[in-house]
Amino acid sequence: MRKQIAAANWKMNLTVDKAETLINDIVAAGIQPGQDQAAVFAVPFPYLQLAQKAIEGKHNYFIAAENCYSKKSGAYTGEVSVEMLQSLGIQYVVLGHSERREYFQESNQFLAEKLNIALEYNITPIFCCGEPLSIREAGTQNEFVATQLEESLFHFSKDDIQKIVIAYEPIWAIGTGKTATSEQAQEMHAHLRKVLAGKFGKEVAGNISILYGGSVKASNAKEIFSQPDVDGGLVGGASLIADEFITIIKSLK
Ligand SMILES: O=C(CO)COP(=O)(O)O
Repeated sequence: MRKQIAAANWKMNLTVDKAETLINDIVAAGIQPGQDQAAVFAVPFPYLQLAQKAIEGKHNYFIAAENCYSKKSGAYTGEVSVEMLQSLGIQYVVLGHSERREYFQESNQFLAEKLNIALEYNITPIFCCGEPLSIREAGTQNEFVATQLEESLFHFSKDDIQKIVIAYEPIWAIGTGKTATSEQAQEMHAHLRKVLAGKFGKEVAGNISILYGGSVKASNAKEIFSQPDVDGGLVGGASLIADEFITIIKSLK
């Protein structure tokens, strides 16, 4: 059975004290994600270790980096390698977030390199895809998102593709308060699974978790996560409020 995942993406928010209080408050709520569930916190690099400490000994809680570089090590000032993440015990990394694609010009090809190295070091990538508003308005979102998958993921083996989590985040729904309806989310997730099935086969596609992201909050999580092809969410703004994110974890199916 594929995993249901509630993933927080803190982005570039919080100072150290607030970060520590937030994660401690959430962990203290004592929610125990089930065997096929996970609560993941993607936090800024400087907070990785304090976050790791906060979830120590808790089952099915994981920490993620929000990014990594595509090279093993070397003269790349300011970058962070997956080897460093692995040495800290980090198990997930968010790759290809639309903010990275937009502000740091990350292409599908470059992301393929980052995905390769993440898998090499046994770190689970949460690979983000999603269309901008102009594409949604033109009605070509299915082709747009399929190309993102083809160019970044289609070189993987059937084994390796199942080690990747996908997050569908329509750019027009990120931080706007404008959520895709649960029907829109289901429609796109079913399409993504069909694209994956076309390349890797139905069984493999059925094992891949596809999260929805874009204005998920406590009040809409249950409805969105209840869709058959939606396997949880990647949550920005609402993940910065303990009570909101606690409810979101509880909303996993
Ligand atoms: O980008 C997102 C998560 O990665 C979504 O952000 P919001 O939940 O703030 O819309």
